[in-house]
Amino acid sequence: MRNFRRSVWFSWPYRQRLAASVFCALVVAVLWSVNLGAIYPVLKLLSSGKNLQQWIDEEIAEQQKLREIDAKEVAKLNFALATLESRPDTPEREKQKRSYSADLARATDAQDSHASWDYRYQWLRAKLIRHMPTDRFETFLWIMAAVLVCVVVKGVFEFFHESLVGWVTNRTLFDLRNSFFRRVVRQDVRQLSAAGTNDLMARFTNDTEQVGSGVKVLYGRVIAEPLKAVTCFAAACFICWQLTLTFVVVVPLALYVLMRVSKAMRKAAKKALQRMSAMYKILNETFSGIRAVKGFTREAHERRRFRQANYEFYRKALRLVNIDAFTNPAIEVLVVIAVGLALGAGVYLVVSGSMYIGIFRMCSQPLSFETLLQFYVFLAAIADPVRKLSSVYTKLQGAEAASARIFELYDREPTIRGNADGPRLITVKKRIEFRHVCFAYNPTADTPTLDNVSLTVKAGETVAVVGGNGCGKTTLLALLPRFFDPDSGAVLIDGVNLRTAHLRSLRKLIGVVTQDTQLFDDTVLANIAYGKRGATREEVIAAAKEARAHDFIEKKEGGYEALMGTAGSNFSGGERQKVALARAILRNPQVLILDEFTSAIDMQSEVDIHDALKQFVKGRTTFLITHKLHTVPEIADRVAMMESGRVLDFGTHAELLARCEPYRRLFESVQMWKTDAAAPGSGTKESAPLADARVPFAPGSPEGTKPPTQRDAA
Ligand SMILES: Nc1ncnc2c1ncn2[C@@H]1O[C@H](COP(=O)(O)OP(=O)(O)OP(=O)(O)O)[C@@H](O)[C@H]1O
Repeated sequence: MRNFRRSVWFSWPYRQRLAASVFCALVVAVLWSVNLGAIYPVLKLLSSGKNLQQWIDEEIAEQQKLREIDAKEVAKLNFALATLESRPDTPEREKQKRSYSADLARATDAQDSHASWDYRYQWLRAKLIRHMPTDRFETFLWIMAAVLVCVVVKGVFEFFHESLVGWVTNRTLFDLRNSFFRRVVRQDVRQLSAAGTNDLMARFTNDTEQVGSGVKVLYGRVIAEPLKAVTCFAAACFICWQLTLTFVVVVPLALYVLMRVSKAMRKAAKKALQRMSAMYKILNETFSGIRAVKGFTREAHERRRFRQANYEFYRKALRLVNIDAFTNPAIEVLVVIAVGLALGAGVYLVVSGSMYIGIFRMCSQPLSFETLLQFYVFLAAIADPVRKLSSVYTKLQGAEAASARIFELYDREPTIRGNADGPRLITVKKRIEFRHVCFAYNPTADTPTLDNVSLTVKAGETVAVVGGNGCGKTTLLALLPRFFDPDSGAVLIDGVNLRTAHLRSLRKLIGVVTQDTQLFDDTVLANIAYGKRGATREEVIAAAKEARAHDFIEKKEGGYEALMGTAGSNFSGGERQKVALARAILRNPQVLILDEFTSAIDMQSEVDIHDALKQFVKGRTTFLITHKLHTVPEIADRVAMMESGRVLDFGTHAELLARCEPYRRLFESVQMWKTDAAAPGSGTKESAPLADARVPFAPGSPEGTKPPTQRDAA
């Protein structure tokens, strides 16, 4: 239960409310046993034919009579012992002395007990029965009225108990979720992608819910039920503690059963939670990729996948149910054995009229039938909370399993540290350098994702990073904002190793626009303003204009207040990319990383955006990952050609065309495709990158042969 204890620890700030809830539970428990105790006077009224005053007077007289008998017995035994003392010291005398001493102890005991009962009855008469009516039926009505008042008061305290427990539980969950989120969001991209979104979601929702039910049960039933059992136990002890002890004999056996059950329960709960996570995964994949599912008519496949996952969960859940179902009867059998033992002993005492079972003295006076019945009621009342507690155990085990899953992630320390005391990066003055960088997503893989990459980019330069799919372009640039750290080698800005730099200052330097736009289900305004804390509406609009997004936003119903939908789903792919670009522009970063950011943008907009970008990238160091090689000569000062995780060549477009065979091939393949696409009847579409008449750069044109940009020429 170590993990669940940690979850419970989140309630510590609310201990005062918790203490108040315990107090309420205590009042409820006391009133509960008081109500049960009303059975005894009612039975007495019915069976004895006397009113309560007569009954108590008789009881007091009886106790006093017994005390007198005991006193005489004690005096007699004392005298006998004194007489023995005067006799010669023989073994016979010693034997008799021992026997008299034992009798004397018993008689003194009985005398004390009768004195105590005498005192209790006197107290009861003075405090309570004196005020009761003498008529028997009226007395019964009084008792019923008192029970009713107790029930109402108990109900009020029950309400406060439940309400306080609910408050503390939800507050605990609130703090746990916040703290969990804070810890998880600090973790590295690598750690988070290893965990997977669906699993994270399951841990934040289903698992915290499970912890919540555990916490609720702990502060609710685990406190209230034992308190009820304890008050009834105390009442049963008050009647006859020796008989009550026979009831307790079964406790070690019950504990053993609970221990075994708990172990099985914990295991089963963990497995059920894992299956639930798997189900979340399928749900998320299916509904977030619903177009693919429907487009490829894979509904049946998804249905089968879901059914399988659902079945696995159902099996694990069934196991949980079975263990749970076993606990209740097992505990009930044990409780019945315990009650049976105590009751059997009690019945023997009533039937035989004796106070002994064998050599054991079980009570200080013979048990009456009414007393035994009241005793039984209290025992049954202990059994009820115990039975309820058995199901609590399964909930707590579920909460332990869920807590274990939560703290497994919670405790994971980020490998990429914030370096609060590291050098702050305010600007890029000289250069950004990748120095012998090696990196692998999978450390055991034969070939690393990045293999000894060295690249030095001057401040203010625009560098296009090109190469085939999967050659490591995105990975290389992900090292810059430290989404990952290189396994060996270093990335440096103006000679400062990024591993040692102040992380937040580094990330504030950088603006990233990716193909996967990563927008939020909020207004357009909020999505763009996400790029800069405290951005004004005017700044947002200016950034949108620069990203060529203003016009379509204005046309949209609601304008800047229009909702983007989940992941920007209310907007087209190109519109999303423009909003993402506006967000990066608003950030006004020193270093701009554009990762295929125009992949979904139409040719006209692309041309416009490139025009705008030419202005925007001035004075910034820009990395541009693109497969649209025709844009390279126009925007980029230099080109890094990558292949299989290595930088094959680095230079101007013209230099690479002249000396880098793979680059030339790649470039020419784009030109060939462009020529085909432009041919009459080729079914040219606007989305084809080279089909538009306003291609920024076309080979064969005068621009194709001259150095592509002014900066390059410079
Ligand atoms: N999270 C990841 N876990 C494991 N492998 C990954 C991960 N991300 C990328 N890879 C692998 O690393 C290699 C480089 O990926 P990267 O995304 O950097 O390529 P890229 O050059 O940007 O490709 P593309 O042009 O297709 O976007 C690929 O082989 C890819 O499969």
